[in-house]
Amino acid sequence: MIKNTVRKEFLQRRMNLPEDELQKQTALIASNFKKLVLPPVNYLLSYHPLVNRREFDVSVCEEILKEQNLIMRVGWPKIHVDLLDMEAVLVEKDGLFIKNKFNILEPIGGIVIPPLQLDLIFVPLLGFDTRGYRVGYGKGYYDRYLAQCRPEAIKIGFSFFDAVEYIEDIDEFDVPLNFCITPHRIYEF
Ligand SMILES: Nc1nc2c(c(=O)[nH]1)N(C=O)[C@@H](CNc1ccc(C(=O)N[C@@H](CCC(=O)O)C(=O)O)cc1)CN2
Ligand SMILES: Nc1ncnc2c1ncn2[C@@H]1O[C@H](COP(=O)(O)OP(=O)(O)OP(=O)(O)O)[C@@H](O)[C@H]1O
Repeated sequence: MIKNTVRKEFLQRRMNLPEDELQKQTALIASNFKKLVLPPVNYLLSYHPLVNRREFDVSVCEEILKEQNLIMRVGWPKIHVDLLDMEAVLVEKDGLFIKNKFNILEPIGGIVIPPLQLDLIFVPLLGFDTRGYRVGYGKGYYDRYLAQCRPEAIKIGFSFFDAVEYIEDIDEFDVPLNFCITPHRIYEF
């Protein structure tokens, strides 16, 4: 399958999930996430879900990680649309967020976490394959960002659906995931 087909098909499948089904699948993904044994995490890059695209809400998984890592700090993506660039911004408790042009909550102010400091990254996706390659919205924000992170940083995706066998048009910039959590299984790549 090629990226564009995966993008269209998986967005469509997600948009067609009834609300109660989405809630049920979200709970199953969170309970699978809880089973993961991960090394200590000091810095996590999380994300606020794109609600109108029915993205998986990572907040429960973030809470699970916080229980396991008492001093963990959390950064949020902030994008620069014209540069196709992204940063991880650390926000004070009760810090302010504002919706960007894609309707995603982004921090206002805050301190930038250098990409090399991140231990764990929750990576948004539309679909993924059995090798851990993923497809996003096609702008390459995450691929550009992940290239600046330590290769050892753990990259985790979440999906309501299983992997496609093989995404054909992978290029040298695509960074594979280490794990993808679905309602029925944990993929480790
Ligand atoms: N929750 C979340 N945060 C994220 C991402 C994500 O995928 N999910 N991103 C991951 O990269 C970055 C934002 N990237 C995005 C890229 C394109 C579109 C999008 O909807 N594009 C429309 C065109 C909209 C327009 O140009 O006005 C489209 O493709 O139809 C949204 C987000 C950073 N933060
Ligand atoms: N590190 C990079 N340097 C330069 N160009 C890049 C880099 N990473 C990705 N790109 C380019 O960005 C474009 C979009 O990439 P791709 O289709 O893989 O996006 P995506 O993974 O769906 O999006 P996202 O990463 O935003 O979720 C491609 O043309 C790709 O070659």
